[in-house]
Amino acid sequence: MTSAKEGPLLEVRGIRKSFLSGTRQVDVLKGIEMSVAAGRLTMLRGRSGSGKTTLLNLMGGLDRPSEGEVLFRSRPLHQWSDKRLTVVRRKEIGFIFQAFALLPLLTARENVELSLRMAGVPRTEWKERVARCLDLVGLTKRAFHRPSELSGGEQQRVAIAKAIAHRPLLLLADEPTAELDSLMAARIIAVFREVVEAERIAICMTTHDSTLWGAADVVYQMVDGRIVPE
Ligand SMILES: Nc1ncnc2c1ncn2[C@@H]1O[C@H](COP(=O)(O)OP(=O)(O)OP(=O)(O)O)[C@@H](O)[C@H]1O
Repeated sequence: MTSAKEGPLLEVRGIRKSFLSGTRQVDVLKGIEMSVAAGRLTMLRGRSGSGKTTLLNLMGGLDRPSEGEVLFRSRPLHQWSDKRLTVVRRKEIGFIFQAFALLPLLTARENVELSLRMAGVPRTEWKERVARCLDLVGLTKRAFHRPSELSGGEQQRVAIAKAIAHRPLLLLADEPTAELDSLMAARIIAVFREVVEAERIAICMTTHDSTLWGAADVVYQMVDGRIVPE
């Protein structure tokens, strides 16, 4: 659990982000303040183009802000070198994107194993951890299937297992249910709740699906590059 003393896992302070589109400057994020608490499910809601993906990318160090700070465990992630960010992303932050990031030639269990290998987890721990993660997402019976032999929802659940296998502190998910039907979307969110509660991993996800917001511990609403009250 996060105590007040511990502070938030991730803090976004006064973030602005602008892009150059030809000669024109586009201001996408216009002063964002938000935080993600350890072991909580946080959702960013907002219309297409409101800046959710841009913000999530900054939170994971995939891009840098034009102004402001991103503090990960009270440390300035936005100032770190690419090399340091790569290490942090391999070990402490997991990602799930809309397009399922699975390697097509590997089975579900091999895909999950890969993130343990990348994070430098000792080989002796792989078998148990892979089994635990596939069990958590309800796919023990599909362990030896390749992605092409799985449904979209099943592939997304393997992607979740892969993203949490190395026990990151934070999981960032960009529209993880966008390509799924409503039943499967609800199932993915149930898996997220299980991950938050059983593994104490913080999850921050974007979604414009109003049926999912009720499952969050905290919801931030984004409108045109700003966070506005619910
Ligand atoms: N690299 C870039 N260069 C120029 N403009 C960009 C760039 N990245 C994003 N934008 C613009 O920033 C705005 C916000 O994009 P973003 O993808 O963050 O929105 P979003 O809320 O995630 O939308 P969606 O729900 O459709 O994914 C859009 O108008 C987009 O065109």
